Amino acid sequence: MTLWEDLRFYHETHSGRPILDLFKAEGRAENFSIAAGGLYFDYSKTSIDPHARGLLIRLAEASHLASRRDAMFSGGKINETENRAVLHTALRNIDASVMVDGSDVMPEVRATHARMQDFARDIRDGRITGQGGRITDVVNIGIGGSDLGPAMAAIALSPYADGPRAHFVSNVDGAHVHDVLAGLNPATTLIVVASKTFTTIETMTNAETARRWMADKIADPAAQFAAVSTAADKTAAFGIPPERVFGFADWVGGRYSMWGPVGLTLMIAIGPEHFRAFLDGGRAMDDHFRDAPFVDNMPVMLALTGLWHNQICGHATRAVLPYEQRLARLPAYLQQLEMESNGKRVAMDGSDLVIHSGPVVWGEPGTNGQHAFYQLIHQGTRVIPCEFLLGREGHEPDLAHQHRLLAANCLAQSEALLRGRSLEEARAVMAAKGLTGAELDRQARHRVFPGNRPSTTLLYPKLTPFVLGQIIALYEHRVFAEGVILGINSFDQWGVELGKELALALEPVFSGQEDGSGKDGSTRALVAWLRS
Ligand SMILES: O=P(O)(O)OC[C@H]1O[C@H](O)[C@H](O)[C@@H](O)[C@@H]1O
Repeated sequence: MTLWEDLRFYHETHSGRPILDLFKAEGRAENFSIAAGGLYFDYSKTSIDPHARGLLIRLAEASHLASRRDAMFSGGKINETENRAVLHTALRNIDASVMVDGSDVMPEVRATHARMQDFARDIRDGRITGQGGRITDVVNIGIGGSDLGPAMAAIALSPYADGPRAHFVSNVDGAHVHDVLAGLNPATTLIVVASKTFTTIETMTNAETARRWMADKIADPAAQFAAVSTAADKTAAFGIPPERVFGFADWVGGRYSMWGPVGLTLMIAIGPEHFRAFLDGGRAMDDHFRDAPFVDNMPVMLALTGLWHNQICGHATRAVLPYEQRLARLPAYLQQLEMESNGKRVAMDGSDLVIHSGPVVWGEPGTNGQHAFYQLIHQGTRVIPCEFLLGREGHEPDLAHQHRLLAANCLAQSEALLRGRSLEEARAVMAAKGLTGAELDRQARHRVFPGNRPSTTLLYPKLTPFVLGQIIALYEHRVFAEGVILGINSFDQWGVELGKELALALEPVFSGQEDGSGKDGSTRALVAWLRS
């Protein structure tokens, strides 16, 4: 039997055992949690027991996770379908040296980082101004990996944002760029065009729109543009002078890129020192991922918990539920990080995957979700493993009573999922309300919670830049570890290409230049309706 089969067999033969029973073993909470770097990850409210964990760790070992991890950190070309190294970790370890193709790539990383810092300080201190005075607003135009990370972090770290206001435009829907620019003064706005390739249609279209918006009001719009890209030739062709172009190498994947120049808008908003603290947090998690034995290794155990729930127990989705309003965009960020990385149907060697790929990731901040979709999580027929996140304190000391309520809600949800409420308990509740007979039975059944629903909880001290860095690097490495164990390449994204190609081919059909005769009947009818 393979380890996958061992795990499935073990799960099937033990799935009748309530998770709550596992707490009869002494030290369950301590033994099925990890404290590291000031974070606390609890996975004791899952059905993973010592035997299952042993099998999962053997699975990780058998996948050569340790050597793949070391290859990633040292610049090995582990992105085999694109023949690239995977070195976003180098962006947060800027004092080190890392060799790719025989040369140290870090002097250039350090030089670009220093230029970013200088530029951010010059903007923040008013040494670089707009044509109408000090820069008040920065608009990042990018999409996917050139948007989600910094956009998520700009909200997460808003208590530290003491520079120009940060805005983000991503959607090709003109409503997005229109609505963001509508409130801004072109003479005091800096536009940062962020695109790894500098070819992405959404970004280039929005950048042109922003340039026209500026050209209407100021003499030299190009002077208020900066660019973040790997394609210096294309940024030059767009008219952005080289001193305001911040480059990076192709070994930084788009969805892993917020630590480098893609973080420029964030750096301008929170300042280089806070941005550096964010990098330091990511690096601290790198060190932990590299050094800790698997059983004490937060990213590895988070990955194994995910694999247990999805590939072994068959739960196809997982909910990410931050009890932190400022992490409102974390689920969207993780959707790209996890689903673009591990949503693959073939293994690294091109063979069909024999197990399911990564899960559907979704979520909303607590407590909002409680009043929306938690009904299904508690009483729906499908089990949805939940990942709760919660800080010990918020940034509003005078509202500490609200934070206590927030924390109580978070812990109450995982407790409710674990315990549930039995029919007898529900009957007692209804009886106390005076119900009897058949009506009591009927009403009680609606108030039963099956419980035995798994969740994990990640606790952190406070959502500082350092802690956000730890959390994001934790998830990055979790995705990496899951991908290695599944045998897939987490660093390409061929699955986004077909839709892009077809969109380009459809555009002339919309504008009437082509008749769309090669299209299927549905697509032709939809185009005809929209054009009518
Ligand atoms: O940064 P860019 O080259 O503009 O790419 C932006 C995004 O678009 C692509 O289609 C990919 O799916 C993403 O991984 C990428 O982050």
